[in-house]
Parts: sequence; structure tokens; C-alpha cells
Amino acid sequence: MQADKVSDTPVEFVVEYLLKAKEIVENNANIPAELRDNLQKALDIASGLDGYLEQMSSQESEPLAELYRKSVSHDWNKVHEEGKTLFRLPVTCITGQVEGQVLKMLVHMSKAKRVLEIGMFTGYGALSMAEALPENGQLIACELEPYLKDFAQPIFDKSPHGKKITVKIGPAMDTLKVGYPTISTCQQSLELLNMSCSASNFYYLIILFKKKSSTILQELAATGEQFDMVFIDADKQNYINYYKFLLDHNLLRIDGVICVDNTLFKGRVYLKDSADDIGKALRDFNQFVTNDPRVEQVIVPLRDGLTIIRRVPYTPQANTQSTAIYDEVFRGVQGKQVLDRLRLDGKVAYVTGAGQGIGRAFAHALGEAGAKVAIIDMDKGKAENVAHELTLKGISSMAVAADISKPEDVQKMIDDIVSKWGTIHIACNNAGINKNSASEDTSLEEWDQTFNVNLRGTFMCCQAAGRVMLKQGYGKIINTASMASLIVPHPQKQLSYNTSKAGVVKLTQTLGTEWIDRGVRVNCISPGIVDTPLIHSESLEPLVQRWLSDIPAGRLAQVTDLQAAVVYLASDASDYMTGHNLVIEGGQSLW
Ligand SMILES: C[S@@+](CC[C@H](N)C(=O)[O-])C[C@H]1O[C@@H](n2cnc3c(N)ncnc32)[C@H](O)[C@@H]1O
Repeated sequence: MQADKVSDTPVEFVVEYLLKAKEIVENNANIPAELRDNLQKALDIASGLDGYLEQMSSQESEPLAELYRKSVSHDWNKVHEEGKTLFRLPVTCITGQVEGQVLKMLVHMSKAKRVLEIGMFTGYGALSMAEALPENGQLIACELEPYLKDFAQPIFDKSPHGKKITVKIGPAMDTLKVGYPTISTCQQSLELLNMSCSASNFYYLIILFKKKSSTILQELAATGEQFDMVFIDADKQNYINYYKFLLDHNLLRIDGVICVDNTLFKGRVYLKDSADDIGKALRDFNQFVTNDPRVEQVIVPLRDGLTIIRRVPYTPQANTQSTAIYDEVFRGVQGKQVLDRLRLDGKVAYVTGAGQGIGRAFAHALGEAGAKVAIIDMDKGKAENVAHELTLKGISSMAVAADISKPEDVQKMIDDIVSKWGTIHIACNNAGINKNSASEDTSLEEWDQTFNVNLRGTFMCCQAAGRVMLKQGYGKIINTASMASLIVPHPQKQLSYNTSKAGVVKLTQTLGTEWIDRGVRVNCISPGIVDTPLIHSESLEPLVQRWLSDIPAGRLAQVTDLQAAVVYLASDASDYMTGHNLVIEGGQSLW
């Protein structure tokens, strides 16, 4: 995939020298066969590497392939001579398929949402990384040459990921300013950068720099921007300045990653007899990073060398004068910062009534946070379908059919989970029913059915799961109550529902205080009116408009509005909370 055959990487130089050696060997009959043989083996290994990496790495998308084709076939000398680019841009600048794939993989692995690229060229690296960003992700690409934005933008526009890229034109930093008091010193510094620039373009460049009151990195720092990943790929002599600026101005978040290209620079960073200035600048850069306690790093011998640098969390050094209080607030409980404390990795959870609506959303949320989740529902088909959804998302799950109003079903569901996964850490008792009737007409049958599921059923689940949890000294029970435990929702008439849900709150408070000293926290969530299939029944649908006028938030709750609450109550972050009724109703109970 190389645009031309000029050696650019350590391996390409090795191949070049081996080919020269082979030529000598072939012209000399006295060379021992073993030396010839070993030389050929070395050549085969070195010359086969890049092609093999290209074949065995994922192939590029069509927009990337187009970008590559157009970049390598473009006459960069001509556009420079026509004054369209400030510098004569070498096409070997371009990040190719394998390095693009590595960058893309790093964005995926670091779950980066915001990426900064310093030096975009035609945008191959930018688009590769954008492809791995989530829908709301953003990549800011800094580029000196206005021409390159016009070149790349039409191809970005063809990609569904192009909208994530914002190109900023101008110098990333004012590093070149230092070098241009006279034309000759400027020309010198350009030579060092391996770039050439005509005199007319050069004046244009000076104007461009002078016109800018601040550089792109300064602007980003001034607005408090922060990035998860940065790719430094411009102006090699100033890598060290970019790197220092990023870290000194907090442009890289803790645990964020900086990737730096060409850090092996054709081997010249470690060759003792190498005296060129860029090689020396990169050697100094590599040494500076190696000595910097704020980061850890590795140089990957990919193409011309790719350094991956991670900003590590602060740890106090014995000899620093910092006034920081290095306690749990600073470094996180057990070293975990707040979002990590919401993770549920390794936890076993179940959710009743998980075949649809709120229960399904709870199950997805707990699974996304890292728990294994048992999907419990009366309807086996629905339970299996939700378990299947979780499996598709890479979450361990199992489906159990159970009617929680039946003690034998409740016990069997607990036994099934424990026999498969060994224990239960999180019990989400969510199954419930809602029946409507005027109180004077409410039958004992309706009352009993409602209470059998909503209160007696929830109690049986709490008790059966609680026994497992009390034995292990740890557990999180989250019951689904309702806003109807606080207010009397109207105009629908639902005495048995309201009363049963008030009972769920009292059940939660009682168990929550009785069991907390043995490590089991019991809390409940009281949703307002949730947009579930249940309320779209013929009898309830006409009431929706009426309800909306009672809700300060101006809309019904979506099941997704409740997901973070269940994760919080299931996590260690809520350990001091018990017997609590967490009301999520868009303000309805306050009006
Ligand atoms: C090695 S190429 C970048 C390749 C690109 N990352 C890719 O994925 O194909 C370097 C680019 O940096 C740009 N550049 C050089 N100095 C710069 C500076 N001070 N600020 C912003 N961009 C600069 C050059 O115009 C050139 O397009």
C-alpha cells in the first residue's frame, strides 16, 4: 500500500540494506552458501512483514479507501507550485490501513468520546478514529493547510462518521513563530521539518500566524476542553512542546491516551552514529516521556514507530510540596473513582417482571453495568427473549419462568439462580399488577390478586433472596414501589394498587433497617406514570392527556429514565442508603 518505494520505516531500511547485501553476495562466487541462505531468510522475514500485516488486519471502509486512493494519486508538488499549499507535502505523510486500524482499535478500547488529532493531512487517521467513536463522539483535527480541509471534507461527508470530525485550520501551537524572525532562519527550520516552502507562501504563512491571536491548542485549553485520546502527527521537532502543553493544560484526561507517530524515526532515535536534527528531537522526546512520572508508555514498532502514552492517576511523590489531601475523596474509595463505583462487574442479579417495560429496562441497565442477570417473568417466552437481547450485548443472562405470587415458584427461581451462578447479590423485585375499580365496588378477589403479587409476592422474594444475602453478609434489594405510595393518582380509581404500593414502601423501610447491620440494603424506586404497554390499555389511554397536565416535567416517564437509579441502588456507591424510597416522577407528587 506504500505510495512510493522510498524507505521510510526501520523495517523498510532493513529490507533496503539486505537487498544491497544480497546484490553483493550474488556478484561474489566465494560467499558461503550458508551466509547466502541466512541472508535470504532475513530478507524474507523483513520484506514479508508489512504486506502480511495489511492482509491480516481488517480492511478499510470504502470512504477510507477512497481517501487513500485520492491522496496517493494527487500531485502534491503541483498544488504546492501553484501556491495552494504552504508546504510541499510528502505523500508518505499518510497514515495507512494498519496504523489506521490500530488507532481505531485504541479509540474502541479506551471508549474514547473526544479525540484530538494534531496534523490531519488528508484525514485518513481522523476518519479511521471517527469510525470508532460513538454517535455523539467528536474528533477535532488541527491542520495548518487550508487546502487539506477542502480536500478531505467531501470524503468525510460521504462517510456516516464524517459528521463527528471538526477540522480546525491554523497552527496547533505557535512553535514555528519562534523560528521566523528572518527568512533564512525560517527556511532553516522548515528544512529541519522536512518541508519546503516558497517565499511567497512563506509570507502568507507569517501573516497566517500573526493574524491568529492564539493557536488552536491555546483556544482549546482556554475553553476547558479535555480529550480522551490525542494523536500527535505533525511537526516532529515540536512533539515535546505539544506533549507538554497537553499535559500541563489538562487537555488530556486521567487515563486518557496520547498516540505519537514516527517515534522510531527510521531507527535514528537509537542509532549511535545518527546526527540529524529530527532524529535527535525525537530521541529527546522519547527520553522526556520516559522520565515523566505523569505517564506510562510503550513504543510499538509499527511502521515508523507508534508511542502509546497513558496519563496515570496522580500519586504523591515523597519530595513534592503539594498541599493536596490524598484521601479517599481524592483517590476514590478503594482507588475507584465515582463512575467506577457504579460498576457491577462480577455481581449476580435478578429482575422479576423483566419480560417487558420497567423490568426489561432494569435488566439491560444492570447487565450494561457488568452484572449477570436472571430474567424472571411469568411469561417464559418474554423472559427468554429479553435474556436473548442481553446475550446479544455480551451480557451473561438466564431466563426463569416464575409466578411470584406462588411461594414454590419464588423458591425455585432463587434456587435456579444460586445453582447456576453460586449466589445472588442484587434482587430487583419489580413484578406487579394494576387493576382499576371504584373503592365501593372493589372486589375481594381484585384486592387479593393485587396484594398477592404486589405485596405478598414482593415480600416472598425479599425473604427468599434476603436469606441468601444475609448468609453471605452482602446484598442489595431494590423493590419497585410507585408514586401511588405517596399521592393518590387520579382520576383513575385504584385503591388496591395504591395501598399495596404503600405497603411495599413500608416493607422496604422495615427490612432496610432490620438487615443493614448484616450487610443487606433494601431500597425502593417509586416511578411516576411510565410509558409502558400497561398504560396503553383501552381503559387508560384516554387518561394520558389528563396526567400530562399534572406533571411538571411535561411528559410521561420513559423506562430509560429509571435505569441509572437501579444501577446506583445496586452498586456499592449507595451503601449508606437503606429503607429509602427514591421517587422519580418528573415532579408530579409535588403539585
Ligand atoms: C504526517 S502528516 C499527518 C498525517 C495524518 N495524521 C494522517 O492520518 O494521514 C502531518 C500534517 O501536519 C500538518 N502540520 C504541520 N505543522 C503543523 C502545525 N504546526 N499545526 C497543525 N498542523 C500542522 C501538515 O500540514 C501535515 O498535513
